[in-house]
Amino acid sequence: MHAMYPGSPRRSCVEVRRNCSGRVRAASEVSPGKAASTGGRVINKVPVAIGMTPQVYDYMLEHTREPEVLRRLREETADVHGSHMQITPEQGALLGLLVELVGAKRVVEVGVFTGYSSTAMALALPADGKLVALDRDERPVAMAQRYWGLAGVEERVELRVGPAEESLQALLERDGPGSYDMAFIDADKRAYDSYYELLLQLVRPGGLIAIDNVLFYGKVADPPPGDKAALALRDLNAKLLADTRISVSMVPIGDGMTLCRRR
Ligand SMILES: C[S@@+](CC[C@H](N)C(=O)[O-])C[C@H]1O[C@@H](n2cnc3c(N)ncnc32)[C@H](O)[C@@H]1O
Repeated sequence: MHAMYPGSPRRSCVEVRRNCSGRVRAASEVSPGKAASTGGRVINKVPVAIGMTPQVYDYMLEHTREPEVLRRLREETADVHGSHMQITPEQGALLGLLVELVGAKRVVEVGVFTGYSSTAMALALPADGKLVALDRDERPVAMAQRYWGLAGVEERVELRVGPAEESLQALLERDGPGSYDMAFIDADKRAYDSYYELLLQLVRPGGLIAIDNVLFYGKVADPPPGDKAALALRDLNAKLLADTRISVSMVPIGDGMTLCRRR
């Protein structure tokens, strides 16, 4: 059963700020030191990857459907180490919509953390849909499992704990090429290209691969020397631009999300 959307969150930018990766976090947690590393604007001392005023972001949050269970998950995650890694509410809404648009029944996620994106996508799946959730860290994933239960989607989610590359290889062997409709990559940045190549095999023609953090604090435009993650994402962005195996669009939402439709 799909969860009800209770209406939009009404949270002010005074309470909810976006860090430079576009994640929502409490204002008190925002480190002001990253301003120089973004190519974007600084709003209320918060470096934001895309040009966005506090008023406009407030307005967007107020017009973003966030199910109650996801709001609770976001608030609980705010106290977890690494909370900045969570996707934003508007990204969750987009991922859910994409599941519906693709007509996805089988989805793979690389990078679960406490479960915001997996829950958002699982809620949008049909009752017989399946989301395979990959992460190597059991601790945050325990919270994700709890929220899959609270959201009533636990039967739609298969968790595989371990290095994602190995898990993707195992899925290829078990399920075969073209056996998934959609994938979301949100894990260790330097391995994104490997995940992308494996997912291009796993996802069917016409299927979708969404890739998070493609703007990476704005650093992809001018990677600081030695920032291997920024350089890896910059290389991946260049590769995707020229990759004739996909149709592609880089969407300035959150920390940047590229949508790749396999041709
Ligand atoms: C950015 S967080 C995911 C955030 C999540 N999508 C959300 O909405 O909250 C990245 C996750 O990737 C996981 N991760 C990092 N490297 C990994 C690897 N090599 N294999 C599997 N998971 C990995 C981390 O444990 C972490 O939970």
